[in-house]
Amino acid sequence: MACRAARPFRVLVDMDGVLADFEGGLLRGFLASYPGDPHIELTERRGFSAREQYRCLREDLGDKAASVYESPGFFLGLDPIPAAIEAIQEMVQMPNTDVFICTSPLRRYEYCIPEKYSWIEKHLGPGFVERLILTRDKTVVSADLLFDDKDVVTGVEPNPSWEHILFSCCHNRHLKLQTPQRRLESWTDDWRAILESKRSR
Ligand SMILES: Cc1cn([C@H]2C[C@H](O)[C@@H](COP(=O)(O)O)O2)c(=O)[nH]c1=O
Ligand SMILES: [Mg+2]
Repeated sequence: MACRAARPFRVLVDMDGVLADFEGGLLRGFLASYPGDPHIELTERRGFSAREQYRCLREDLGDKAASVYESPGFFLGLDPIPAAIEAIQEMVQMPNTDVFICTSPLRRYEYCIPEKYSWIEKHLGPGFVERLILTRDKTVVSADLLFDDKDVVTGVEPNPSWEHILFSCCHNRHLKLQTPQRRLESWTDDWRAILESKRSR
C-alpha cells in the first residue's frame, strides 16, 4: 500500500481582531462620525458583535456602528495589532509550516473584500495576498490551528480539523475558557510554544 507523505503543519490566522485592529478602528470611526452619541469604550466591549452591543445601548446605534465599518476606507485604514506583522512574518518562515490568513468578509462586501486584499499587500507585501482565504464558514477549512478572536467559531462542519486558539481582544478578555481550550494573550505572548506543542501531538 502506498504511503502518503505527511503534509506541512498548517496554521490559519484570523484578520479582524487578530492582525488588524477592527475594534480600535470602529471606536475611532464612531467617535468621528457620531460625536454627540453615546459610545462603548473598548474596556466595556462584551460579545463578538459590536453592532449588537451598540444596538442594546440604544436602538439606532447598531446601524450607526455598522455604517462605520461598511464605509469605504474602513478596512484598509485599520492599524495592525501590536507585534502581529512581525509574528506572522516569522511564522511563515518556519520550516514545514503553511500559514494562511482566514477571514470572514462582511455581507456588505463591496469595500471590505478589496480592502482586505489591499491591507495585506500594504502591511505584509504582495506575496502574502496568495495566502488569503475569505470565507463565511471557517469550519470547512482544514488546518491544525486557528488563531481567532471570536469566542465560538461555528459552521456546517461540527468537528473542524483545527484547534481554535482564542486570541485575546477587548470583547473576549473577560471570558473564562473551558478546558482544554487555549488562549493567546497577544503576539508578544508565546505563540511559538503553541505551534510546537500542537506540532508534536
Ligand atoms: C465585531 C463585528 C464584526 N463584524 C464583521 C467584520 C468582519 O467582516 C467579520 C469578522 O471576521 P472574522 O474573520 O471573524 O474576524 O465580522 C460585523 O459584521 N459586526 C460586528 O459587530
Ligand atoms: Mg476576528
